[in-house]
Amino acid sequence: MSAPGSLLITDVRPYGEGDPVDILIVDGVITEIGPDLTAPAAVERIAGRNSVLLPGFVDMHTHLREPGREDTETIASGSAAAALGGYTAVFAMANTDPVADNSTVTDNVYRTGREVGLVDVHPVGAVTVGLQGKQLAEMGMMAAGAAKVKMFSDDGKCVDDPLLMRRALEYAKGLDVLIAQHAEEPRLTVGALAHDGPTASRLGLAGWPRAAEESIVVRDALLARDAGTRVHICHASTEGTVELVKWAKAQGISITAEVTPHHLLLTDARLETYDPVNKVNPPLREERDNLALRRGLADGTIDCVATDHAPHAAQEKCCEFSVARPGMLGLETALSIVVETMVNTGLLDWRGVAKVMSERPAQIVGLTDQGRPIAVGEPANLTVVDAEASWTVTADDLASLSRNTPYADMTLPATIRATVLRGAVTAYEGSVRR
Ligand SMILES: NC(=O)N[C@@H](CC(=O)O)C(=O)O
Ligand SMILES: [Zn+2]
Repeated sequence: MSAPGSLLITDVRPYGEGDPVDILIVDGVITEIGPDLTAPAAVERIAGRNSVLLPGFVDMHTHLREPGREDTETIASGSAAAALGGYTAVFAMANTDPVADNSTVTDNVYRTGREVGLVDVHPVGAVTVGLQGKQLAEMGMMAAGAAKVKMFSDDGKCVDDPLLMRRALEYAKGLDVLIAQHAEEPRLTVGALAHDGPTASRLGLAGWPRAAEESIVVRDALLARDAGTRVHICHASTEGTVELVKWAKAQGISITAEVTPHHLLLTDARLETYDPVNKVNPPLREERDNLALRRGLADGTIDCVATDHAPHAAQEKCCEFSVARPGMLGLETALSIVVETMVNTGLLDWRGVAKVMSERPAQIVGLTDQGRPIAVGEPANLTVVDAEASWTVTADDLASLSRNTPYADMTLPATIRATVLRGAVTAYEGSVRR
């Protein structure tokens, strides 16, 4: 990675609007925006070639697998994938081994992320000890540590005990931190392998009903109301969740929700081949769910896009569908899927993309240096997007250590030309800069 010094980005259109301009960055801060800026010859230059300039993306939901499963992803490999995907900050989920339920683990993840330096890695702390759903973790210690943990989640598992969730929300309120819920009533998903619908019935796969998600969404909205605090819903996947979040917001409840790129694009029709690459929690659902999630993201009911980047080893993904691990890669393909489902359909313009990929997630978690406007005096966390380009996904070419992308061999719109973190170029034309 180049040192944070001076950088001139030429020929870019902020938010895809207006005539191309140049952006001068000094010491990590945007100092000038205008046509044909001049800079000393020594200043590093990036040719924007009429690209769209956006604030760097912020991912509220990434699985980096370190500590414990460094064969599938490390903080370094996941940071590279994030930089190549246009991200300048990611939140690393707590379901590692050991679990990130104490400040030793969260501070280590944070420090390793800083050492790698390609993206700001913010560890997510576990809500309960060992993700066991029995006893609250020491959230206060994690929030007070070097990592200053801002978000807590048992993701991968639901905090299903309502009394424990209530106590977690009250504790989080006192600390001014966010609880993010993997909304899945486990007693409704025993043995479940696929969305509970006609495809699952035909294929003989046990069904994961929409109600398993929606019953927790409404319960947690009511618990947040009573606690007078906020709650965030991970990977919303159903039409009903969109309706319930809309209802809760209309009541003045402080609820936010994310949607993954795969829940915007893919349906359970992909399961016909029994290819475990399509196995994910919550499951791929039906077209009406995709469309409701797209509409919800466009109208602000769903606040943001989060990847749920979930790397898994080949041996955990090429076995029988019933025993394969759930989860799919997302960091390197997220922007392209958002362009395909939201921009090319006319549902969002580039300002809208900046909002759902960067501004809202930064606000929800309380990052003050990310998701900022592209303006003089602001930190230079930026993504240069070639909106006219397209690319064909080759699993072996991804920076992730795992290969479980559902988009292999698909041709997708838009590429990331460059990513800039505090004025330092972290990715350029498909390669990471170290
Ligand atoms: N989404 C998944 O299918 N898997 C995630 C856990 C999660 O996000 O629920 C994982 O850690 O592999
Ligand atoms: Zn989850």
